[in-house]
Amino acid sequence: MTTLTLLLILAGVVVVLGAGLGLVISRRRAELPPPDELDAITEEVIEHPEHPEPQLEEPVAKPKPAPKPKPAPEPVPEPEPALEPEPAPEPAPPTLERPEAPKGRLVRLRARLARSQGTLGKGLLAVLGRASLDDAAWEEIEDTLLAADVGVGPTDELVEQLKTRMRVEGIKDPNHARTVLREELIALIGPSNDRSLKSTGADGKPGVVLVVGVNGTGKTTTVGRLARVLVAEDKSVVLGAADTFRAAAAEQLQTWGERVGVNTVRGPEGGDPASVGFDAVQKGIADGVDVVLVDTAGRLHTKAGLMDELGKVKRVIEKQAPVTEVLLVIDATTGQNGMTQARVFGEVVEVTGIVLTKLDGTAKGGIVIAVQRELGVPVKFVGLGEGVDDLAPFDPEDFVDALLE
Ligand SMILES: Nc1nc2c(ncn2[C@@H]2O[C@H](COP(=O)(O)OP(=O)(O)OP(=O)(O)O)[C@@H](O)[C@H]2O)c(=O)[nH]1
Repeated sequence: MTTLTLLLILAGVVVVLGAGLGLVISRRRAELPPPDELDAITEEVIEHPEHPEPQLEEPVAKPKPAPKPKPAPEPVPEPEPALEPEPAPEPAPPTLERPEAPKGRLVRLRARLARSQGTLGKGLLAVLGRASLDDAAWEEIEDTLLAADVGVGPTDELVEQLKTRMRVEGIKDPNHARTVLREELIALIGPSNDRSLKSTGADGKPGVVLVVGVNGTGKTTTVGRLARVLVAEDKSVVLGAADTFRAAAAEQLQTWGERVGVNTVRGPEGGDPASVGFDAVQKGIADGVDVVLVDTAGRLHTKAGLMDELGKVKRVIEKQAPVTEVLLVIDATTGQNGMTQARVFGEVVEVTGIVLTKLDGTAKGGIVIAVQRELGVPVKFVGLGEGVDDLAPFDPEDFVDALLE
């Protein structure tokens, strides 16, 4: 190899190395910003950190798309909390009525009695006040008494008594005549009869009052009102709805009882009245009450049927406790029919007292005398209106005073 060749190779190597070095330096320069620009950027980043970071030239990896959110599962509706049923409001305890005291009721009801019986009292007084009493006058007195349903026997007795006294005592003064009439009427009604309700039991058992009579006379009403009379006297009572013929009667009785805080024993409609009576007295004994009042049905058309039923009711009740009173209810407005009923009942059951209802609706108050005479038992109560306390213990003097008012 020649020297020239060696020189040529050396020159080539130098040229290639120089070119490579220049290329590296120029590349380095192109990669950085110029120095003053570099200073400004540095300052900005330090002094104003809120500025966005300068973008690096290196390409930033593309952010992966966020994974699609899985669709949220459909929310299962929460079951509605079961609503607690609103508690039914406690029924207000019924306000119990305080019945009117029985004593003195007849005086309160006197005006009603006087209104209905005006013709009887005024008719008698008008004739007796005359200066002289001839046969025609005495006939007039007789007719007035008969028209008021006093009955033939008691009318004859009264007329005889009056005639005798007027003659013997030489009565001319109308006031004196009035006094004599008053005394004779009271005597005829019987002032000394025991008219108290026999409602006291023996041996720690309750008294038992059986109420009988034809339907419609006011039996159920009477039982309800008697309960009030007893409650007013501070006695405890149980009612027996032994009128099983009429469902409404038991309902009616229960309502009467509830008003004064008295329980009612009922049976199925059409059931055996004797068994209701039995149950009522049994409850009365269990509850330790003073009195059991038993309503019965009067819807019986034959005497035999009536006898069977009432006899059975009484017999069955008496397996528990003796019946202390049998009250017969008579509607005063039915006149002679009422008298016939009294006779039939008197034959089938031992009646011990009479309740005369609807005396406010008739001028025939003489039935008080007639019915007592017929049955030989006293009138113990009279009904003088539809009010709850319009049942009054009967008092002969108050009654006659109202008649002669
Ligand atoms: N004016 C008046 N009405 C009365 C009297 N007593 C009862 N009454 C009325 O008579 C009607 C019949 O009375 P109730 O008690 O239903 O007769 P009841 O005898 O029980 O009849 P049944 O249950 O069908 O056997 C009712 O409208 C009562 O208000 C009274 O003294 N005067």
